[in-house]
Order: sequence, then C-alpha cells, then structure tokens
Amino acid sequence: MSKNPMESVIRAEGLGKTYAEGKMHTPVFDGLDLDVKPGETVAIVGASGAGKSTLLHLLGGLDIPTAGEVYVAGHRMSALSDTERGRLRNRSLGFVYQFHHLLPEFTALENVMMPVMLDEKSPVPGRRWVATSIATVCFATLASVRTGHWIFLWLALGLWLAGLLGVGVISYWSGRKKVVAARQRATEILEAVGLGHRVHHKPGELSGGERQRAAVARALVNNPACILGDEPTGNLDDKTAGTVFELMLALNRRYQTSLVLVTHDRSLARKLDRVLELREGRLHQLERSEV
Ligand SMILES: Nc1ncnc2c1ncn2[C@@H]1O[C@H](COP(=O)(O)OP(=O)(O)OP(=O)(O)O)[C@@H](O)[C@H]1O
Repeated sequence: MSKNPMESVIRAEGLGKTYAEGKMHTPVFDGLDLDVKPGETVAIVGASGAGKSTLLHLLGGLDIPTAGEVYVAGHRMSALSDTERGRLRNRSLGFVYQFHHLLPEFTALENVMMPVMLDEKSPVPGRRWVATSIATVCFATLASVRTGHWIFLWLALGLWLAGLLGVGVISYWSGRKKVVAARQRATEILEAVGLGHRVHHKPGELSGGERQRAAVARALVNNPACILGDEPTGNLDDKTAGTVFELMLALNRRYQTSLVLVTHDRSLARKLDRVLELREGRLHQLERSEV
C-alpha cells in the first residue's frame, strides 16, 4: 500500500452517526473530522459512551456513517462494493481489539498467515473461462453436425481438457507459492514481535501478552497503512500493557504504519503524536498538559 507522505492514510469528513432502532434514535456524533498521515500515531480518548468504538468501526469500514465520508488510502469507502471494501480493509488496515480474537484451533503462525492467504486474488480463471469453454464446445458441435466431420468436436474437447489440466497445474503451484510466501512473511513478523520461539503454539498455549503480540503481528502482516486499535492493551496488566504498547510504537517506527488507538489509559495515550478527546460528538485535540 502507498505510504506517500502527502496522502492521508485515513480521512473522515463531516462524519455523522445516529443509531436508529424503531423509534429510538441515538445520535453519537455529527460533523466529525479526522486526518491521519502516514506514520502518525493518534490516541482517541473520551468518556464511556462517547462513541470511540463507533468511530473506529466507521474508520475501518465495519459500519456505515449516517453522514459524511471516510477515505482509506485515498479511496472513498462509500463508493466501494462490499467486496472491494473488504479487500481494501484487508490490505490497508490492521485491527487489534481488547481481546485477541485469535482462532483457538490454529497455531500463532497459522493465525498470522490468514490475512495474507485471504489477500491474493484467485489464480483460477473464473466465469469468462467457463463461458469461453462452453461457447467453443457449442460452436464445434454445430460445425461437426453441419459438416459431418466429428473431428471439430474432438479437437474442441481435447483443447478444453488440456486447458482444464493447465488451470489445475497453475492453481496448484500458485497456491503452494502463496502458502510459502505467507508462511515466510508471518514468521518474519512473529519474530519482529518477539514470538519467533512460539510460532507453533496455539493461543491457549500462549500468555496474555504473547496472545496480544500475536494479534499485533496478524494486524501487521499485510503491511497495512494504518492499525486501528480498540483498547489493544485493555485486557493486560499494567506492565504487560506497557510492553505491548511500546512494541506497537517500535513497529510504527520500523514500518511507518500509522496507529489510531482508543485507550482509557492516559499515560499510554501521552506517548502518541496526538491525543484527541471525543467529546459531544467531535474530536478535540488535547495539549500535553491536559492529557
Ligand atoms: N448498535 C447500537 N445501537 C444503539 N446504540 C448504540 C449501538 N452501539 C452503540 N450505541 C450507543 O452509542 C454510544 C457510543 O457507543 P460506543 O460503544 O461507541 O462508545 P465508547 O466511547 O466506545 O464507550 P466505552 O468506552 O464504554 O467502550 C453509546 O451511548 C451506546 O449506547
């Protein structure tokens, strides 16, 4: 993904969100603006119920605003189809939550490999290939019936079978290549978060801090432009929280990945470039002395 310093990684313009259920309307914010540059680290703080999680959901394209626009890596989210939005999310954004959300039956390595495996386009030709095959066989049948020479049909069927075999071989090899590349990248990033010695452990065999570091690795594996974290250290004791937070900052410096982190912990928030307080539906930048 582009890390052009001029381009915002995430931009929200005039963002509004009102939850509506039947006659009940819950306005959360209105006219909210935010601009996050490549490599920037931003903390979002605010009282319980102020709308911090709602904001992260909108920035990550997991929910739809009732007003305004969100741009991720220059793409207007509302202009994308669900599939395109999902692809952009997988490539440009990483998510870390209070609870790790690792899949318990898979190892740390397999969990971290997953976003890479989901990212690539399928190498198998899709509908166009099937349509061309059917059209060729129909045309050859017609030609055979008209001319009385069945060689046309046999030729078409032979070509189709050869094509099918070719597609099978190509998809097998590109699938293998994809797995090897995903494993290599996941191992590299697990080493970067200090879990090189735990790659084959399942989440249940890791400590709380290690699980959260694996979640950070999974968020980073596709080299996203930005990580969105909702209380990423909120479930850890103070010491482990500090270690995981420092790790995220070190990775931000190493990979220039922007961070937008919701946190209740002001001492951690203070370590980021900007601290924004979500209050009365808008973001207010806090001075260092106010944090
Ligand atoms: N699905 C929903 N339907 C209706 N109201 C909702 C829904 N989700 C959240 N809300 C309301 O929107 C407001 C903002 O919720 P949100 O979870 O974003 O706050 P928050 O700042 O993250 O809170 P906390 O710090 O307690 O996690 C709250 O008043 C909440 O009750």
